[in-house]
Amino acid sequence: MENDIKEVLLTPEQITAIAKDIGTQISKDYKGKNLVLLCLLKGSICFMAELMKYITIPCVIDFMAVSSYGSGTESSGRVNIVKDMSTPAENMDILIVEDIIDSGNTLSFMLQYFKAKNCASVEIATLLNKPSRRKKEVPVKYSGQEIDDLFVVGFGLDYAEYYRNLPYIGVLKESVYSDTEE
Ligand SMILES: O=P(O)(O)OC[C@H]1O[C@H](OP(=O)(O)OP(=O)(O)O)[C@H](O)[C@@H]1O
Ligand SMILES: Nc1nc2[nH]cnc2c(=O)[nH]1
Repeated sequence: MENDIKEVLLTPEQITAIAKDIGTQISKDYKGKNLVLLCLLKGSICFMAELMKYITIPCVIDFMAVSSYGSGTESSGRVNIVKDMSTPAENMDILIVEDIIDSGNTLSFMLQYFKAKNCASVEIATLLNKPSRRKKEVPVKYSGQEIDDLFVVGFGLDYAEYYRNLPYIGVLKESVYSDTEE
């Protein structure tokens, strides 16, 4: 698995520092609010687990699964809900926890989805952000690290469902996926 990685972009220590910064900010911004940390499965599980350790105010956690990538490296543009959250969203301050924003298709769909739900607020926290790839603009309240147009894996992020268990964010060698994609 390690042999398929061209470069480490974020070490475990750098990821922890980002989670601490964002967690501290969230703890200030959401004091006295009805915070729901909403983890978008599957990619965000590691960032969610790291981030919540540094949130010092009461909150509930929940999970949704949406998917638009199939098994490759390009978004299909069609977002499907695979699993909905179980907490009623009405009057809650929803903070969507994301691993990466690329085209913006996933989060644009999520914001649209919550428009009809009468939430108190809906915001986004992401570990990684690829602004150069954006097709749909989304407002990002907390952004960890901006990265170039590279396909990254690890710390929850996959290629064809593998590599999620790497403890760091790394760039996948092109040779790993160029043979299988057009
Ligand atoms: O901005 P976008 O172009 O929409 O890309 C970002 C989304 O793509 C990945 O999810 P994916 O659909 O691959 O599912 P996963 O989290 O289960 O890996 C990632 O976890 C983000 O949710
Ligand atoms: N694993 C992974 N999933 C993504 N979804 C959107 N961009 C990426 C990326 O760079 N890596």
